[in-house]
Amino acid sequence: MDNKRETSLVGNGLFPSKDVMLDLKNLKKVYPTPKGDYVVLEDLNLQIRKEEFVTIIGHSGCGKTTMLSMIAGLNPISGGNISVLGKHIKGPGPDRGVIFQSPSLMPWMTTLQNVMLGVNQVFPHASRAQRTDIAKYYLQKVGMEDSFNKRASELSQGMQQRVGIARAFAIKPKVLLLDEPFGMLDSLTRGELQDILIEIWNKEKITAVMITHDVDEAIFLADRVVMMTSGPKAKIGDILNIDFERPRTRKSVLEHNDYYKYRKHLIDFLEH
Ligand SMILES: Nc1ncnc2c1ncn2[C@@H]1O[C@H](COP(=O)(O)OP(=O)(O)OP(=O)(O)O)[C@@H](O)[C@H]1O
Repeated sequence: MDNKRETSLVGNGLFPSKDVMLDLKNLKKVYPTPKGDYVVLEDLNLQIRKEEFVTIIGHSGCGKTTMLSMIAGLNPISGGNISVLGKHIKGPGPDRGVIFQSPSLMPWMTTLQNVMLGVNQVFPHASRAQRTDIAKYYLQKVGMEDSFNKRASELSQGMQQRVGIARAFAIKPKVLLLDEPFGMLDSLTRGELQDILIEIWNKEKITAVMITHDVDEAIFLADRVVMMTSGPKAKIGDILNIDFERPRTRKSVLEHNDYYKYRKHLIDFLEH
């Protein structure tokens, strides 16, 4: 069995530790509810390698956002642990950037000011000119070079999410966490932003973990698609390696012989 196939087997996904960026071990999450404890995740094990792009799919309510928010350090861990480069996380940190479905920009601030907010926090010792250059660089990468001084409240949803992407990359995280970032966008805008995201990612090779409900998006972006079982006590159900070469174009992916095989695998998982 070659290396690539081995990684698709659940449970033995143990990579050499030098290759591992993110390690979720026996992760558990319990939410207290008026009817008693609700165990959303239990015995969830997942390793994600450096420079890997992983997409997460699973039924609504299975616990995807719960898992991602725990990796972000925004949601307490009930059991097990999460480590980044071998160190257990204790809360949020600049090593992990998050892109939410709604970018929640400061509406009264300009696009540049919004991106600068994070940059100023993470690089307090850089000069103002250096910090401005970083923010402008990423705004230009997402096609917002003509809108540095536009207020966020004047931007369309797609434009706001472009700023959200720039803001996340600009703090130069080790891991990028994306919670259905394109879920609220029309399909044309969605495609544009997928292209922008993957173009920057191809260059920066940050480890990325992205939740999506869209099977095609999951395949197009990922090195591996991780499938979560339905809750309660959700865990990793299956992992699919996507062996398409990079850089990818939508056309090359759609025309690839394996595309429908991958698609069927994911849809079969979701339907059973
Ligand atoms: N703070 C909370 N207290 C109690 N239950 C919660 C809390 N947050 C989430 N849940 C429940 O935990 C389960 C998992 O929620 P979560 O949002 O993580 O799922 P999801 O897979 O991201 O869903 P979706 O795909 O619809 O976004 C759901 O049943 C949800 O109702």
